[in-house]
Amino acid sequence: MSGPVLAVNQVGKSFKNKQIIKDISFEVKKGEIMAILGPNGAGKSTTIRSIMGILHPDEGTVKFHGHSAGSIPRHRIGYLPEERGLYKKVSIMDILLYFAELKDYPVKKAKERALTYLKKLGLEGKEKSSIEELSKGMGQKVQFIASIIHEPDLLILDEPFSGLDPVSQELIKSEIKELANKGTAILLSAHQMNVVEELCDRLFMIHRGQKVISGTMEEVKAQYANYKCVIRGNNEESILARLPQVQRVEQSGELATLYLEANIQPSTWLKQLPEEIQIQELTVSRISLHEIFIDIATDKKLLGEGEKSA
Ligand SMILES: Nc1ncnc2c1ncn2[C@@H]1O[C@H](COP(=O)(O)OP(=O)(O)OP(=O)(O)O)[C@@H](O)[C@H]1O
Repeated sequence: MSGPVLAVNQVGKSFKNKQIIKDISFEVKKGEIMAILGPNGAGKSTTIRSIMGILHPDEGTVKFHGHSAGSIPRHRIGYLPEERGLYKKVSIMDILLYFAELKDYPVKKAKERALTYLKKLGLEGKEKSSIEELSKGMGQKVQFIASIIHEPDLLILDEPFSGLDPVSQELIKSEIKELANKGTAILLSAHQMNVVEELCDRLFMIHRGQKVISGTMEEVKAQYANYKCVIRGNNEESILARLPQVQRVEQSGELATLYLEANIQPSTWLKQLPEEIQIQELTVSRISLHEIFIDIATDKKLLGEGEKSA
């Protein structure tokens, strides 16, 4: 199939003359998992609600399989909203069938899928229970099933991992992976950078309503420093600051973290370390998405080629 499943183009939205998101553009293709990331209040949910048509963007367009606005076949989209809430007294099976019916999905197939997913997510035998009889995390899993019961082409998940224990996170993560493998286009927001790093093909990070970085995990890491070298030793800050091809040094006692410039191979860099550097321990690793996130969110500005901090 040609063309992206979802195309967001220059979307902007203001509330009471205050611009909340601006010039947001990205695409999600069939079978792709895209993460929308950013600190609290960055504008992730506003972007997602604009895509879902819950909010009407002031600028830009949202296209699903090339359709826009009123002609979007919304029954082909699945959505897990940030604000959770299901009918407390109704049985779980009835809730799931209700969601399927809203999306014109056949009841018999929906029933089979509901039982399959309840089992997969550790809720086997709970179909007759009501939401009020379940824990918060269990309720969240039911809401996840409700968002995928109708086999959507595009799945939008606003913080699917919040409030889930590590085992439940793993379960949801593997379901998301499986759905993508079967061709579902997935857009998700999350604060768990380790999960995003494992799960997502591409990411789009916003800060104060605007894009700060986007691309595949590799592309994002290449735009940022590629590697960091942690040295334990009694070294003067001035010596470390003079080392070549280092973007930034962070020192805490005997531990110094050196963020290397992009495209520097650690093996080459290590060979030219001066003998005066004292090394008790040395590790080299790729920088994590978690570090990139904190850097952006705290305006430290690790890098960007040619943007070396003073
Ligand atoms: N209906 C509204 N009216 C006015 N301001 C709003 C409205 N909805 C959101 N905002 C503001 O827009 C900004 C972005 O909010 P949004 O919920 O999109 O952030 P977010 O990135 O999803 O944050 P979080 O990670 O905390 O969920 C915030 O400053 C918020 O106060």
